[in-house]
Amino acid sequence: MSAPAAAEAPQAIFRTERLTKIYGAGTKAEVRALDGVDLVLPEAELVVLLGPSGSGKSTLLNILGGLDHATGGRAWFRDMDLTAMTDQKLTRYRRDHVGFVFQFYNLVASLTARENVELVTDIAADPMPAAEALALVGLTGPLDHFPAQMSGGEQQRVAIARAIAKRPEVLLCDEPTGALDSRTGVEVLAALDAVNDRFGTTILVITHNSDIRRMAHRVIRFQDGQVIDVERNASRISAKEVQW
Ligand SMILES: Nc1ncnc2c1ncn2[C@@H]1O[C@H](COP(=O)(O)OP(=O)(O)OP(=O)(O)O)[C@@H](O)[C@H]1O
Repeated sequence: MSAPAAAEAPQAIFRTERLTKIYGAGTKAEVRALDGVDLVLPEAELVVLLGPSGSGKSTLLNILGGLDHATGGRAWFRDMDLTAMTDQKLTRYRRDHVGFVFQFYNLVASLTARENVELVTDIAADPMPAAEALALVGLTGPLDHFPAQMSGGEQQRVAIARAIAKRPEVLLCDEPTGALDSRTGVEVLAALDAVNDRFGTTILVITHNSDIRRMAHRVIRFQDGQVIDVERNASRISAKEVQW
C-alpha cells in the first residue's frame, strides 16, 4: 500500500530552527529574548501565542514578520529563508505577504475609515475594494467616519481591514484586543476569525487574555525565550464565547 499523499498534509507556512535573538550579547545586560526556538506552523491556522511579559512573543512575531533580524538560528516563510534576507528583501517580503495589527490601531487621524484602507489598496498588486475589506470585519455603516468618531473596536477593525485588503497570506497581531473592553474585543476577535475562515489566512495572535486560546487551532506557550508547549485544540469556541 502506498503512503498517504504528502499533498494532503497542510504545508508549513513558517518554520524555525534554533531561532535566537540576543540583545547586548557579551555584555552584563545580555538578554536572550529568543533562546533556540523550533517551530513548525501549518498554513491557514489561527494560532495564539501566550506567555508572561518578556517571554519573547513579540520578538518572534517581529522576526517572522520581517521587522527584525535574528541573531542566530533560521526562520523560513514557506521556502524563503527570512534570516538570510537583506533589509530590502525583507521589506518586499512584508509588502507582498504580511499584514500587521498592533494594540494601538495606528490609523491616520485625518483620513476616514475608507481612506485609511485605501492607503493600502492604492499600492497593492491585487487588493480587494476597501468597502469589501471593511464589510468583512463587520463595518458597513461608518465608512466615512474619522478615527476620532469611532469606538476602539471599530478603529481596530478598520486596522484589520487595512491589513487584509492586500490579501496577505499571514496576519500578525500583537495584542489586538489589549486596549479594548469585552464587547468591542469580541467584535475584533470575530473579525479575525472571519478572515481566517473566509480566506484561510494564517493568523498569529499574541494575547494576555488566555481564554482566547480556546478560539485557536493551535496554542503556543512561551517562557524565558523558549517555547514550552504547543497544543492543538480538538474543538474551538466562537469569539462571543470568550471570557474576559
Ligand atoms: N530593543 C531591545 N533591547 C533590549 N532588550 C529588548 C529589546 N526588545 C525586547 N527586549 C527584551 O527581550 C525580551 C523579550 O521581549 P518581548 O517583547 O519579545 O516579550 P513579550 O513576551 O512580547 O512581552 P510582552 O508580553 O510584555 O509584550 C524582554 O526581556 C525584553 O525586555
